[in-house]
Formats: sequence, structure tokens, C-alpha cells
Amino acid sequence: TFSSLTNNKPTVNLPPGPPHIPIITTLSWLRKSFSQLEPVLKTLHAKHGPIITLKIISRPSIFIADHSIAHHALIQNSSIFSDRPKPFPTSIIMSCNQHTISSAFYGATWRTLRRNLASEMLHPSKIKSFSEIRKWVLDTLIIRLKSASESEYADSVTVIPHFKYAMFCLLVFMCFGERINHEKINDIDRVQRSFLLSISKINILNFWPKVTRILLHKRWEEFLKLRKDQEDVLLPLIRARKQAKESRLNNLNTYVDTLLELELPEEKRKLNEEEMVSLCLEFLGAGTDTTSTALQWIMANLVKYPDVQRRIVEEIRDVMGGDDKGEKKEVKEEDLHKFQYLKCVILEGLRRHPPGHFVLPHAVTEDVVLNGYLVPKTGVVNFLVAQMGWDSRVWEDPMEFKPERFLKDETFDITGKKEIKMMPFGAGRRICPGYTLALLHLEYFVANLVWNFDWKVPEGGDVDLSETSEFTVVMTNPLKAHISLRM
Ligand code: HEM
Repeated sequence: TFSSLTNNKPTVNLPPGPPHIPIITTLSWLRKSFSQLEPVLKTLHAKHGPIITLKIISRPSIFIADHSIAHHALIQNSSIFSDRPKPFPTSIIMSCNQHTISSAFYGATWRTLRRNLASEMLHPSKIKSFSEIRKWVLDTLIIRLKSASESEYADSVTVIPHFKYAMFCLLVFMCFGERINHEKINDIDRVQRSFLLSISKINILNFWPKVTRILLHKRWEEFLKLRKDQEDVLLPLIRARKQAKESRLNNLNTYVDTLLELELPEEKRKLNEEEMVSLCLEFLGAGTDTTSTALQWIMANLVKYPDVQRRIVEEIRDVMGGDDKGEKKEVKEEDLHKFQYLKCVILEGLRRHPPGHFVLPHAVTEDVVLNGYLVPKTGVVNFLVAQMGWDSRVWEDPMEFKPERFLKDETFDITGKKEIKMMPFGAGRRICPGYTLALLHLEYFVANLVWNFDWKVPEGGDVDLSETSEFTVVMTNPLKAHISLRM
């Protein structure tokens, strides 16, 4: 399936794909969002097989839809398939010359930045040190949902803004160590969102940048203003943290604190402020929209399938003991390991509705042959996450929401080390480093949301599971639920 191609390259072809007409094909692909690309890819995979090539901006973009080929690449040959493609000019600006974990080439800088996040923030003991803040965010979320559900006009509550706000408060606190006020949270959310919503407009700037700098100079200015706005909002928070650290005002270790300490191995220097802005935005961006999107999809399924919701409540009741909720209003995070069915619900949610339908684009460190085709160093390698989770050769009734399928597979490994059956967090060395935190957030919030409230379809309403691709793949019609306190 796989071989390295160092010397004496035999003639191996790129994976098959549709014909390429320079400029015209590129422009037509660039205009498409990933969600528009998905149905096209499905047709192309049906015609050409599980590994295909599209030419976008003269680079071959390879798309892999098969789980065992993904395993060969990402797990068995992880060190070769863990690079990132050469960045576009706009990404170089946003990531400060690839000084973020997700954008860095496979090498010493990436390793340092990733290890810092993994060991200083996401190690179980560090995650535990933020448990108080999770309780505070949960309490705030419950108060907000309760008051929204009691408002005079509300037969139903649109939940996603509340979920997003909760996830944002959590990650902002982990990043800056402050219970930042509502206004500031909205500011951070605004600068991040306005960038994400402009991505398709910004992408066009990368097509022949020398020309677009002249012809689309207004759009370039708008893009640079977006970046400037991000710095204006985040720099004061980073500087405040630096001051607090210098005057030892606070002994909590936040993400900014770890960044202030960090030394870049290749450049032998500390991070500058702009790089810290990019890293903080990456931290917030990677951990908020993804988790709140997943939370909304899971809750939507619990509203649509009351039996699943009832089963979670019964499981919590069994573990917590008796019907009397009394003081036991909170499902504590240290008890979460006892809830097996809840875990299955979260996994099924991530399989059926992965927040990202693709992992971030990968690249190879050298030309290789995969499944009989050339994967060139100059190419981009994409993996079709959603298609793998919906593969009928691996999953029975793949489009159904059936959490109990995971009960049979108690040791299911979401990291796909032995076998990739689904990969909502990616796989291999570039696997999402935040996956344990994300699973904790999902389990903790889903458990407590159904323990505190009964979630129902509003009168005359419906739960529509259609998808729209934004930064993540979200519900086209956001979940509206009738929420009442569970007595
Ligand atoms: C449900 C929630 C989440 C999902 C579905 C998710 C999914 C993903 C995926 C698919 C990737 C790309 C993997 C690849 O390129 O092969 C990724 C990368 C990443 N994620 Fe997550 N993620 C989630 C939550 C988080 C959280 C909570 C954090 C941190 C606090 C985080 C931080 C990152 C970072 C830093 C990367 C880049 C890793 C690298 O390039 O080495 N993510 N995530």
C-alpha cells in the first residue's frame, strides 16, 4: 500500500481525478466552500475510487475517503504524513509565519508549541485545575437557559448562542485567567467570527497575490484590518497577564503564562506579542466553535429521540442513587467515568455529526506512493472525516443515530491507533491535542443539561438535522427546544 520514493523514481501517477483547465478550474474550486465541495467529491470518489486528485492553484489536492488508506497514511506512516502544506500569503499573516500549532511545519517549532499546550494545559492534572471554572460556567449556563425558558414569549429557546457563550467563557478563562465581562467576551467573539466569516472572500486574495494586491487592494486592506482588530482586542489581555505574572498577583497557570515562558528552539528566542495573539486565537478558535457545534448536534438528537435522553437520565439516576435530586443537582466531573451510555451518546454524536468534515490539510515530507499512487511533496492531502464515519462497510445503518452501537465496543478507541473507524479529531501525530478536554466538556455539559432540564420539541416545531458549513458544519436551522426544569 505504501512505499517511500527517494531514489530512482519509477513513473507513478497521481491519484485519478477530473480534467484540469488552468485558472478556470482553480477559480471555480476556490469559490466553493468545503460544504459545496463535499457532494462533488462524493461523485468523484464514486467514479474514480477512494483516493482522488483535484488541481487547485496548480497544487495537486489529494482527497482520501477510505479509512484503511487513512490508517496507512496517518498512523503507519505518521512522521511522513504529518507536515502542513506551504501556507497561503494570508495564512502567513494570520499565523505570524506559522507560529501556531496547526500551521507549523512538522519540526522543532511545531513540537515545542504542541508539547507546551499538551503538557502545560491539557495534561489531566492541569485540566483538573480548571474544574471550578467549569462548575461556574455550568451554573451560569443553567441560569441563562432557565431564564430564557421562563421568558413570557418563550415556548422554545434557541440554544446555540448560550452554548457558544459557555464554551467561550471556559476557554477565555483557561487562556487569560479572568472571568472577563460580557462585553469583552463579545469583542473577542466578534473579531474571531468576522475573520472566519470572511474566509472565502480572503481565499481569493491568495490566487496570484501580486495581482490581487493591486486589483483587490481594498479587500487586502479589509483583511489586514481584521488582523489589526484581533490584536487590538487581545493584546491588552496578554499584557495584563504579563503584569499579573511579574507582580505574582495570581498563582493560576493560564495559557498565556505558559506562552510567556516559552522559548523557540530554532530561533532561540521568546515569542513576540503578535505570535501570542495568533496562538491565543488558535486556542480559542480550536476549542469553542468545535465543542459548541458538537454540543448542539448532540442535544438536537436528544430532543429528537426522547428515548435516548430518558436512558441518559436513568443512567445518572442509577449512579447518583434514588429519585431525590435534592442536593445532587450537579453531575460531578469526577463521576463521569461511571456513565457508559452517556459516553456512547457523545461518540455517536461525533460520528454522525463531526464538527469538521475534513481534518486540516496535511502534506508529506517526501514524495511517496500510497495505494499505488504518487503523493507528491508539493501536494495537499485531505481526509474526508464525515464520509469515513458514515461508511456502510464499517457502520451498520450509518445515517441512524444509535448510541448503543458503541456499547458492544467498550474499548472503542477514538484515536484510531489500531484501526480508524471514524476520526472526528483526526489521527496520528497531528491528532487534535484537545480531544480529552473536548470529550470532558461534552460529557459534563450533556449530563448536566439533561439532569437539570427536560428537553422537548416545541409545540408545532421540529428538529431539522440539515447541515450548513460555516467554520464548522452547523445545523442549518439551529436547535429550538422547549426546556423545563426536571423535577
Ligand atoms: C469537539 C471538539 C473538537 C474537535 C471535533 C476538534 C477537531 C480537530 C481536528 C479534526 C483537528 C485537525 C487534525 C489534523 O490536522 O489531522 C484538530 C486540530 C487541533 N485542535 Fe482540535 N478539536 C476539538 C477541540 C479542541 C480543543 C478543546 C482544543 C484546545 C483547547 C483543540 C486544539 C487543537 C489544535 C491546537 C489543533 C492543531 C494540532 C496540530 O496541528 O498539531 N481542539 N482538532
